[in-house]
Amino acid sequence: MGRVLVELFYDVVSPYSWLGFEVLCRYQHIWNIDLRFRPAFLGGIMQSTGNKPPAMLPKRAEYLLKDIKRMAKYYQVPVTLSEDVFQRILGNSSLGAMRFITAADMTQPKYLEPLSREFWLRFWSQHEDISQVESILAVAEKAGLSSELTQKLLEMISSPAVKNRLKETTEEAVKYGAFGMPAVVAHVNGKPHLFFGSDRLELLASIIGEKWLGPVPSAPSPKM
Ligand SMILES: N[C@@H](CCC(=O)N[C@@H](CS)C(=O)NCC(=O)O)C(=O)O
Repeated sequence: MGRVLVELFYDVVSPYSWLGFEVLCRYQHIWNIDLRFRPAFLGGIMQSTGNKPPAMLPKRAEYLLKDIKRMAKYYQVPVTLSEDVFQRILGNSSLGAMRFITAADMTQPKYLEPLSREFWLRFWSQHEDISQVESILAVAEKAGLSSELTQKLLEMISSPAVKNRLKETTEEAVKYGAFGMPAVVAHVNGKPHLFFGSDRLELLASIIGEKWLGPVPSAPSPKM
């Protein structure tokens, strides 16, 4: 099998997307894949598929808190949970953040990885806001964007081009069959295969003929 294109559809409001993102970032240097980040809007996926945030079922919310905590430790990603985590999700739309990330994707895609990570760190490790302009400014600075670029991207987020691009990416995810995030699409022999969840990357490995070395693979030893 040649190089496989693996697309990751994600939203920074989704903690499971962060887990999937970090694991794929690790494996992009080990597997024969081209990893493509596809910033999309989880709220849009929920709306167009009629799905609801899983925590709306109280028993599931109770379980999710434990699951995310255990997954964060096992995956070695610094997701931590605050008492009011579900209220924070409801009170913090990720639309502005995802538009900003989309603008970066359209302008300077090399910043996608650090920028997305800094949004997750702010929201899911530091438990701070990501919806206000000041928050976006702080995240952009941490991700190493110049103030000129940040200003340019901020201006872009209200443009039809960025709004449409985010909408189109979200619709594309739904077309592949996504109903939540992370949604991972691997293109094998010209056919797209959709995987839902950060816990399905082992299965992805088997489909693309690669070896699963756990969520924290160590760097391959140099060939002698
Ligand atoms: N088991 C999955 C769970 C992923 C998950 O619950 N994602 C949320 C967003 S953070 C979602 O979109 N859920 C939709 C659903 O469960 O139907 C994993 O480990 O990644």
